[in-house]
Amino acid sequence: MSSIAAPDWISSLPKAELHIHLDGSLEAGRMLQLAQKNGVELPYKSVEEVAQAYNFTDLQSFLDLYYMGASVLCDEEDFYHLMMDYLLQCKANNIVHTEIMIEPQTYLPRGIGFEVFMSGFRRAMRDAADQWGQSVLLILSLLKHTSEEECIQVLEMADAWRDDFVALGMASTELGNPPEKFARLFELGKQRGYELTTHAGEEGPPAFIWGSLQVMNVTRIDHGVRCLEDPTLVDYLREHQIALTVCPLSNIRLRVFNAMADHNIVELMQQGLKVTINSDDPAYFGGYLNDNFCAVAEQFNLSQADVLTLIKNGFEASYLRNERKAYFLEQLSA
Ligand SMILES: Nc1ncnc2[nH]cnc12
Ligand SMILES: [Zn+2]
Repeated sequence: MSSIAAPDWISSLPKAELHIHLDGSLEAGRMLQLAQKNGVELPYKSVEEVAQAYNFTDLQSFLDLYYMGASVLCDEEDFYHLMMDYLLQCKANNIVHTEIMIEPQTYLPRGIGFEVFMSGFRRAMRDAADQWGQSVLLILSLLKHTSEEECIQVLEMADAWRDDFVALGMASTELGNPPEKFARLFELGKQRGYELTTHAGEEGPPAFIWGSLQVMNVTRIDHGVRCLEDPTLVDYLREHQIALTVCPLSNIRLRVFNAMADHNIVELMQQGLKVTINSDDPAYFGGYLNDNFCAVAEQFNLSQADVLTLIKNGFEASYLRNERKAYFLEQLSA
């Protein structure tokens, strides 16, 4: 399932990751361990059975297993491990800066409050910062399949944790949940000073990318690969240098494209768009960030200059303060 190991020259470059769902980094071994510890019933008994089940036909078929997987997370220590497991992958992949989507609506309905998961996340982030200087920003990611009213309630709950989140984002089921559904939510997010991003144009049409830009006022688009169907939209994205957080292995596993050879990432780059590479849900899609870079570089025979551009785009499109961006970009050219 995993792609070929990334060549050393890609692995060794410092990178930023801008599109990662923390629950999507829950590895099968950890999931089974926590299920046993917390007495949660899962339809799998082994890592092999989990791997067999991860045979997705579209986004929804993945989301059903993804939310079931996250149901094993219960206490502060579980959330510590979830975060720490991913941050250790950051260290291994040379991801020096990461922007992680946290999805409270996956935990809140089970009576798990912000204080429980945020305590575990904060503790792991502190340990990783102390031990190897890991840079992390968190994105408050709300779920499109829920009502705007529910999302607003969660946004209000997050007021007490406002300093922990740099941005407001949205994920989950795209089809049937157009950007207009969340106009008020994003207006409230903007008033609170969040950076704004959302998933759009993964399965949904270019109109959903337009709506995300014009109604939700986002400045970054998660996925966005369907933008090529609308040349006027491509012009707009280029002119405003709206970054796309593209997730190549995810797109293949969720059948947005049939095979890596059919992926449009090279065309997106040739169109002058600000493309970044990310892993989305690495435990489910067979690879962390280096695997994603490698899969694309191999398939399209990318030059070192192309790979460097993709990596630079990651830092430039990040929500880091300008001095921190400059610091990381300098490290890259050293
Ligand atoms: N690829 C994806 N698209 C939408 N929602 C998601 N949640 C986790 N992964 C996702
Ligand atoms: Zn995603």
